Amino acid sequence: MMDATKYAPGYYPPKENEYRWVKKDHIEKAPAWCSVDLRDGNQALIVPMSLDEKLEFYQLLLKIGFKEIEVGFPAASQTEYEFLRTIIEKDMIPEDVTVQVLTQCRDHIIRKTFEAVQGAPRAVIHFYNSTSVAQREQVFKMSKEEIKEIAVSGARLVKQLSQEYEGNFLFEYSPESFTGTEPEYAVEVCNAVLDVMQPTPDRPMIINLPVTVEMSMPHVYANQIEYCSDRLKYRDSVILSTHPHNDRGTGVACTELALLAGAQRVECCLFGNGERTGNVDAITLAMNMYSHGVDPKLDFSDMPHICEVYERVTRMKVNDRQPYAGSLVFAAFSGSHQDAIAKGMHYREEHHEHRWTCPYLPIDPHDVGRTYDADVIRVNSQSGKGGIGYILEESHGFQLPPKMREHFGYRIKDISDQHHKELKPEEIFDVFNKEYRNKISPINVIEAHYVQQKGNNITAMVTIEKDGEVYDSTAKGNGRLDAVSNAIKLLTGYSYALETYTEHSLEDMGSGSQAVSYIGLKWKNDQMSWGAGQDTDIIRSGIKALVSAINNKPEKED
Ligand SMILES: CC(=O)SCCNC(=O)CCNC(=O)[C@H](O)C(C)(C)COP(=O)(O)OP(=O)(O)OC[C@H]1O[C@@H](n2cnc3c(N)ncnc32)[C@H](O)[C@@H]1OP(=O)(O)O
Ligand SMILES: CC(C)C(=O)C(=O)O
Repeated sequence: MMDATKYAPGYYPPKENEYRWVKKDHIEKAPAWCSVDLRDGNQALIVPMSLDEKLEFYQLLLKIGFKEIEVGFPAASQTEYEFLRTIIEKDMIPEDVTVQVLTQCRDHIIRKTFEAVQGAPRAVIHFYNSTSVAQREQVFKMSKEEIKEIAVSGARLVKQLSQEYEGNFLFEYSPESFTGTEPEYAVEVCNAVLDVMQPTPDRPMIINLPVTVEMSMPHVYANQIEYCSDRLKYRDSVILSTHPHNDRGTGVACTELALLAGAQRVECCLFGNGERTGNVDAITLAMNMYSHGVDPKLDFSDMPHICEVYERVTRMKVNDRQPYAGSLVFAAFSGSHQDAIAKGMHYREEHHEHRWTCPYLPIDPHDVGRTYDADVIRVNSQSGKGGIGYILEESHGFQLPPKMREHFGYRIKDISDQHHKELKPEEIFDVFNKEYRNKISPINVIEAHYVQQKGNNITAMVTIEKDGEVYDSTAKGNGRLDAVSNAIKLLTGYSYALETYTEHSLEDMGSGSQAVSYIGLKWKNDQMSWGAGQDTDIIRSGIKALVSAINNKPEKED
């Protein structure tokens, strides 16, 4: 049984809230990004990455453009330690990149961390201790003063060792479990640490206020950030950082509001990997900015490759619905969405639009290495004529007339429904080929000879195959197609009216220049049948379309 009385809000909103950030409606520039994939992401894996896997992931992060990377917790394991030694000793830290290492405020762990990081061209020593009410009471059983002293003595040791060890060191402090800490107390602890570290505008220090556990709605975190930002000492020498987790599923919202409220830096992981429900997703954050026209300064243009490396080295899965990256996030199965997307794409082409305004697609899938054919319009029993017609046009160049699109659309939906499966573009094309295009059974026109007569009349002498037998039939018409049609009617006794005829050329589809015709015939009871013909000759393509439409005649229409 669930029992909500067991719970109460465990967070601490600031006593004074300014709410200045509410008046901003978008993020104006990218924050400083710090990937914590190799540390927080790694510590959340069932099997942490091996040295080689970490090295591959590190290279991927560099390629994406991260300039700050928390590469590990060197005191945690030999692999973590060796990773650091490898990238330092093999000179694998590019000049514009700063690596970061995490350590608890505990003497032996800080010392081990400096051993691992010595000689680094640029490294942030990130030290932390938990400051939350729950941890003070339950884990450390210490007073506020004693907990502050852990932070201050940790800071003193970090400062001292940074002078003793070779390397270029910068600093970060986190009051871990900040979201369970009274903000007034968190400011007090951070200011005490800042007093030890004495940052300057030239050598600023990072103060990171983590959402270690997401406990509140995002606006509460934004108020906490605004409150602390206003009260931290050395503010012009402090880079205010966030490190949101996603326990309530609102990590991205927390981060975005925190950025409005004064945060300057974000610690995050690809695909929201990380402890429990994960760290905030770097990709969603960056691409959200991108979709508002802000350059995120991270490059996700080869998302399929990023997904592949991530899944392989972490043994995690990218969810099909993962924003901007999942296999289904640009997919439209339902008819009205497909129709709007297909029309939106045509509108873009016709209007030479630069700005992306296509309905239902927040960004252009091409921007993240996805294709329209394979990823956008996907066909099942929920689909409609607009999308199905669009696929046939995009994949093979056939521009069906509107009523034929509808007919074909219903046929495809039925097949998908019956077989209970998605139909891929090639399967859709197969149905078009078998059932509509150049269909030569039970009737086929084998030969046709024409005589032009006075008054623009044409006589067609046609050799027709019907149910395996060959016949000759001659008839007049007001054009060649009409004359052939009349010859067929004469032979078969069929009664129909030619209701629709359209044609276009089919180029650049690997078949040379071809003509395609589409014919819709109206039978008794107003029933329609459709056919398409393709040939190098426009007249023959029309006759093939006619024959295909006749071969698709509704049942009981003899
Ligand atoms: C929110 C975060 O993600 S924070 C980062 C968390 N990441 C990790 O912990 C991964 C790496 N950690 C590890 O490999 C290990 O925990 C180590 C190597 C750091 C430490 O290992 P151990 O000392 O064996 O164990 P453990 O972490 O359980 O230590 C718990 C002890 O440290 C104490 N402790 C924890 N943090 C601190 C601190 N900042 N200052 C002083 N003591 C601390 C605990 O109170 C506890 O004390 P006790 O032994 O008196 O009960
Ligand atoms: C060490 C800190 C920043 C952390 O990982 C967290 O609070 O989640």
